[in-house]
Amino acid sequence: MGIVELEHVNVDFADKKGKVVHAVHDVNLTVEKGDIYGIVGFSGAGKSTLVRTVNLLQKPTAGNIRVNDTDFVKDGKQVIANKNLQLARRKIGMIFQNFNLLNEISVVDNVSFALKHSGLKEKEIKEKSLNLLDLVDLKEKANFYPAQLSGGQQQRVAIARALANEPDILISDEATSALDPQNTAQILSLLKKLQKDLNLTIILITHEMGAVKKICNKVALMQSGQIIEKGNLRDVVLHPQNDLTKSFVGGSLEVINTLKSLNLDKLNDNEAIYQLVYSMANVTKTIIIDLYRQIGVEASMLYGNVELLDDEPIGTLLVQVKGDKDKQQATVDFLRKEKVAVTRLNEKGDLYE
Ligand SMILES: Nc1ncnc2c1ncn2[C@@H]1O[C@H](COP(=O)(O)OP(=O)(O)OP(=O)(O)O)[C@@H](O)[C@H]1O
Repeated sequence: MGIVELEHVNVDFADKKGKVVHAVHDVNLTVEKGDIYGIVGFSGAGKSTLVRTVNLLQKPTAGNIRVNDTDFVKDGKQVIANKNLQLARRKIGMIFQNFNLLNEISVVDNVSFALKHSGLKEKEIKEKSLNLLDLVDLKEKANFYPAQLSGGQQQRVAIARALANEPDILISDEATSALDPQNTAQILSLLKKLQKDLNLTIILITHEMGAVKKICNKVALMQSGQIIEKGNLRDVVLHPQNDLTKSFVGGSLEVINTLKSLNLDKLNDNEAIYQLVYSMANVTKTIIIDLYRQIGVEASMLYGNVELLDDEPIGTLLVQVKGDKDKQQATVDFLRKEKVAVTRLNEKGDLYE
């Protein structure tokens, strides 16, 4: 059984005109202890609303929610007493895009704030807060004010604060979205390290597949309130089923941005662009040369990248292939046989229709 179990969860809102918006629709999700579970999707997909049901900051309209072996909601009704919910919430830390720090108090006091109801003495609170700052490598900034820190440092304070009550689960809601690539990478590797050292379970909400690929072991893709695909990261990246997933899993933004920046003319009937994603361990052959030798098509490379998924090198290539309809079909068949996930794109980087 998972540490978080969501069954048939729905969240409906009424919009301004009274029309019902299904922000979350029939979601089933099991997060196992120790997972770093990425929930990815475009803005408005329902990611934030969904994770806010885990600590009941958002009450669901229907469904069952069970966290840490405790029923929170059954058949859409809260079954945990409010007092117990308060205690349970302390075991679910949360970090946000805008850090949510108190600007008028020092960094260490921001962390201590979370321990107000811990029953610890003032001196113990201070000591614990300093230890938490040490954990995120910021002890030397304890007496600074949030505004004196960089975005990445402020997020680390927020992480220290979120860990103050020794949570089992940490929810990260777009925690790196406001950060530059370097700070993003640092925060992601800190989260990964904390997961290991503290045996945390992390739910990572993001619109960037790149973040998921860096640290998650599982991923769920959301679109219009629904989970359209979920599973082990490797399976989803190498064998995406859904069209949206296919366009998400490659270099996603990087691939699309590359194509856009190339400003290619509209492709004619004898040209096609493919995104190829493959495990370098399984695909040892030089695919482009083999395509030429075996299928007789010339593939020119537009983009290439290798990423590590859990230490496994995964390649992404973007190639333009010249050839008639039969040759294009033979190309796709050949690549699929070689265990390459192939997605045809148009010259703008959108899925080919
Ligand atoms: N309190 C609310 N009242 C009415 N509609 C809401 C409310 N909260 C969210 N919604 C709607 O629910 C849908 C899902 O929003 P949500 O914020 O969960 O998406 P998201 O995937 O987290 O996107 P973002 O990253 O932009 O926050 C959106 O259509 C949003 O407008």
